[in-house]
Amino acid sequence: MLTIDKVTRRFGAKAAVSDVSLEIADGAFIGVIGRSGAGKSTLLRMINRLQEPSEGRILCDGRDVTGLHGADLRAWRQSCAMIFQQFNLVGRLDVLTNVLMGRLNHVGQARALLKLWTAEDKAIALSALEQFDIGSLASQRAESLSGGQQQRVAIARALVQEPKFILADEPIASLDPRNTRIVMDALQRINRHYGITVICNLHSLDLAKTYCDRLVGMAQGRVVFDGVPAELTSAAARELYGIEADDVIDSHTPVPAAAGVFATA
Ligand SMILES: Nc1ncnc2c1ncn2[C@@H]1O[C@H](COP(=O)(O)OP(=O)(O)OP(=O)(O)O)[C@@H](O)[C@H]1O
Repeated sequence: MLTIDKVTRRFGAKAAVSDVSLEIADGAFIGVIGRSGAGKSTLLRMINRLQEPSEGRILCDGRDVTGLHGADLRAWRQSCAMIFQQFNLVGRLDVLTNVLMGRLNHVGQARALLKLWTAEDKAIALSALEQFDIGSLASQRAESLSGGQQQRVAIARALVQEPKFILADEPIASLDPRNTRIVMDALQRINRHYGITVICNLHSLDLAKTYCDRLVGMAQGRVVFDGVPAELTSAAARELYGIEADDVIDSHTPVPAAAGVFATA
């Protein structure tokens, strides 16, 4: 259980996140929704301590992670894999090495820097790639891949990290509709197959309703909705998104039916 307990984050006089409390059960797939600037990224980044809360605590299974330092903080960050909008791969390195980077904390930095990966490490990384149907791309430079392929590499890297949580910050914001679906399917697979808790910031309400089992709606740093997708009425969504509502509600964005979880982009 992840407990966010009265957490606030201020930047100067402005509260990006304001007095947020949430309890997130193990194995959940949570969508954090809301308009631009609502505080979604800041909330996610506080969970793995990329940002520090100004007030409040974050607890995992009752243990306060807000005050962790040194090796304990590194271990916590390892248990919270981040997925970013821009993939954050090392473009000039091959795909397999990028995935192996997710093993850094398991093998020790010296071995990793010397590229002394064991056959077992490589097998784990390759198997992760194969799960997302991109095993054949293992030896290609990451920068030569399409956006959807790169994001699947990033998800494979997160998986080999063996995290408890995946924190995905607008993971599909720079993808076309087909790749959007493939990447969301990959996150869903990680959630269902491995029981990893996924907390995913999403701008698209359609996607959030399709993939998430609970939605947390934020506006001006506060949680203004918390429930299952069916509870988010059009009126509630309009209130949540304000002037952006027409972009995200009844948008009829052509999201094609899943081309198969393992389709190659
Ligand atoms: N490092 C920072 N310094 C100053 N202000 C910040 C910083 N990070 C975020 N903010 C402000 O905090 C508020 C919330 O930002 P945040 O990025 O968390 O929102 P968001 O919901 O993720 O928006 P978006 O979808 O556009 O990324 C915004 O007003 C933003 O300008």
